[in-house]
Amino acid sequence: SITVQCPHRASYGVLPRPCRALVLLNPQSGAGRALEDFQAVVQPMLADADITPTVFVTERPHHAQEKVQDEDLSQWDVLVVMSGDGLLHEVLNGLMERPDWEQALQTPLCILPGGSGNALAASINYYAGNDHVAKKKLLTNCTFILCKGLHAPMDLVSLSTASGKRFFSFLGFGWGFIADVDIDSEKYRRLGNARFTLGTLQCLVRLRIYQGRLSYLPAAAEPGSPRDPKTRRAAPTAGTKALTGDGEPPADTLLVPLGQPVPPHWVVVPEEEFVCVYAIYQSHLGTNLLMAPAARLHDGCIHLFYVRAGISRVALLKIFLAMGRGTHLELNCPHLHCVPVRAFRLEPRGSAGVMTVDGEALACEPVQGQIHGRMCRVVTGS
Ligand SMILES: Nc1ncnc2c1ncn2[C@@H]1O[C@H](COP(=O)(O)OP(=O)(O)OP(=O)(O)O)[C@@H](O)[C@H]1O
Repeated sequence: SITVQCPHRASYGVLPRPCRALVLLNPQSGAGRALEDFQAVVQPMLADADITPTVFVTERPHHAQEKVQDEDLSQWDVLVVMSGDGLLHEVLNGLMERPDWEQALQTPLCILPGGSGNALAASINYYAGNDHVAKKKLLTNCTFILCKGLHAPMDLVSLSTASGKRFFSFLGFGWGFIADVDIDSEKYRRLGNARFTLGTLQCLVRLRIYQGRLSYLPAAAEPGSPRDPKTRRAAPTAGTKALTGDGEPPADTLLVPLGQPVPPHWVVVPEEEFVCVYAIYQSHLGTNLLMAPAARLHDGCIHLFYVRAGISRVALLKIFLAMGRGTHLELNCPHLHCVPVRAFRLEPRGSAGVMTVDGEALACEPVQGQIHGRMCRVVTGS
């Protein structure tokens, strides 16, 4: 694979031809048509592009994770995930469990939308400058992007919980309204993306308030940040790769243990009642939700959104409707906040409710996370 260093330090590469692709496919994802869609839409396009797929059909949760944990990756030029975001989350965390994770993460990953939550696929389609599309058209666009074969670095976020769990996440962490919609609507998975519309309406009816403390390290305030004009020429930021080189997972250099107070240069949100907290690192929260229009694959930022309690149902509905076009921030709703950050901590009061990582459920407990810039590679159109 050819890699080109470009002026702003993002190294782009191109998949070799012929290209050997391992396709991890969840036949149960979304409306349950991933395998048929792969055969009908993807396979003919890959054949024309000299990409040879080997399909691994997952049979159960964690199957893909186990597969990539001890796979000989030298056999593959790209790992393709044809599913929702949940399967890519598994693949990523499987790769991170390998002693050679640094090397393993250099194998480009590619997402082809086959699930009901296809946020990364929608984000990549948006970064490529394509029109907003869904379903088969989104699949065709993403397959075309794979056929072209350009790959670029992507940021990941390391999340740690009070009970000692650690995850690597490529999309987002949520608590409150959006997390509830995501998990409550799983039973409507067969509806595809429409499950989120139905779930949103249901959660609006019984709007709940979530209590807890939210703290963050603003992107602009971090010493050495490229956004900090005083330190523009400083050494690489603490939020970028903290590589160990010894097989140990990367260290979270911006975080202090959850039992200790956050460092003094962090911001602690004064209000402690929220409708929703969502930390997103890509543009799209779902196919039809452009939550962070400014986000890019490797912008080094977590886009932290939170909605304070006190918002009316109508105002919240307006935010979600505007998010379809990414114009929700233009509503200037006083309850909606958006801050670019490098790290955050959320300490919920009590353990009721649910949290999500890349759309997958997590028990509610104190969590903190930080960005790790350009840690893996994904196939992208721009
Ligand atoms: N054969 C299988 N049967 C059931 N579950 C599976 C199978 N293969 C993988 N899974 C699990 O299904 C979960 C959801 O898959 P995925 O996210 O890819 O699809 P989805 O329909 O978009 O669902 P969601 O949006 O709820 O995450 C994955 O986390 C994975 O653990």
